[in-house]
Amino acid sequence: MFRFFKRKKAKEENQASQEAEVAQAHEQEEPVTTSTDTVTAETVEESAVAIERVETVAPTVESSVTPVPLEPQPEVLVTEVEAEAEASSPAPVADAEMVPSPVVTEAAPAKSSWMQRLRQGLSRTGSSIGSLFVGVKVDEALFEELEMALLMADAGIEATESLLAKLRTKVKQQRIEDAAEVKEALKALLSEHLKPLEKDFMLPLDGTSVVMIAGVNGAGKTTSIGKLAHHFQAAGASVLLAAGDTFRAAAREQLVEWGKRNQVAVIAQDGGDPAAVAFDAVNAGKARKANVVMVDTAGRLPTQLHLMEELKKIKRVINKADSEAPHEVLLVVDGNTGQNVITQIKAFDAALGLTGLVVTKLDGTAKGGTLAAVAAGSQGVRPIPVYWIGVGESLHDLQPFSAAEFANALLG
Ligand SMILES: Nc1nc2c(ncn2[C@@H]2O[C@H](COP(=O)(O)OP(=O)(O)OP(=O)(O)O)[C@@H](O)[C@H]2O)c(=O)[nH]1
Repeated sequence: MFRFFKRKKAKEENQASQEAEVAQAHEQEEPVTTSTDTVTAETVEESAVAIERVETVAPTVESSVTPVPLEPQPEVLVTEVEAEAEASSPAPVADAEMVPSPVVTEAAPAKSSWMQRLRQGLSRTGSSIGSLFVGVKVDEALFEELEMALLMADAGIEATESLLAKLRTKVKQQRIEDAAEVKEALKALLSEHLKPLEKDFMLPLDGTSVVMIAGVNGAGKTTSIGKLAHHFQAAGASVLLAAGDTFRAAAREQLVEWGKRNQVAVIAQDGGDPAAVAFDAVNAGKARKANVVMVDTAGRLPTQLHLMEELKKIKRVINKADSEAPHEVLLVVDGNTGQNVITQIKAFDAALGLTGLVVTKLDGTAKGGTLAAVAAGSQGVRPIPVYWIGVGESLHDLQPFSAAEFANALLG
């Protein structure tokens, strides 16, 4: 799950690594010359005031309302941005909509149900690995089959070789002769191998944590933000969302819809500069003392260099609004992508200095071994923590990553 922490302590703990990450990202940036980056305190004031003004006209929702009233829905207002505003952004989001935030009272499903989904999804990988252990002798042929199966599951050469070397040693040392025991031994080794990717997501008790979310098109960014908003809010954190995908109206509407569903505020503009939306959202979040502001961004390929530059700019502008933000930069990757995930992580990490991953769509993948490749630092990738995994499309289908559970589900 995630844990709250006192900002001061976290600052001390994380300051060095955050500075290094930001410095790393900034090293690659051009000097800031656009007017977008010249933000005045006046703009900040206007932003906060504008939000307060809209908030007063939003429908009042009583705290801990059960069930959440669905009709009539609070109207979502999206700012009309004039052409020239785009050139001189960030402009304050004057008509950003505000939706009150009672806790969603949807009951969480039992843990077994999402584990089942994970198992079912990964069984596409697992059935090919798990079935190898049925009715066979423990001999060289088994290790060769295992090697092939791990490579086919996109575990990568480094992880495959390392895991099998350790497995051979263990089998020899412990004189294991039963194939089912070899499977258990491999599970334990895989769990240990994935352990460095397991990390709790931390939210401050005081102050506002800004989380920037990036990824290629269709990876599941917006859906994951919606699910995270639900998780955070259910745990008592106040949430604000920024619809930073200003290119696709549908993407913005999708986030607004998630906002309505979770009853959280969404800052959105109709077109314009995504950095401006992010800037306004950070200021609004601070003004409202939100625990977390999540900034969605448009999907892009790492090869679209101008769009990668735009991401860097969004991060810089967020940092103008709060010199310690973004506190987290998450990359959302589609678990079906296989080895290409490595390429994505490397490119987005180089551009942004990632702090964590969200791996989606593990409910239907044959590429479940990819995380082993990430943990092994395959192709020079940094083993970035996996905070969450997505195992379906509903609100509860985003779960914290557990190395042991993942290894269990993968090997059946
Ligand atoms: N099965 C499954 N589907 C998912 C999961 N996460 C997201 N999806 C689906 O993936 C599709 C794309 O999700 P989005 O959240 O729109 O992806 P995005 O990255 O925001 O997309 P762009 O804005 O186009 O870049 C949607 O149909 C989601 O319902 C998951 O964990 N499992």
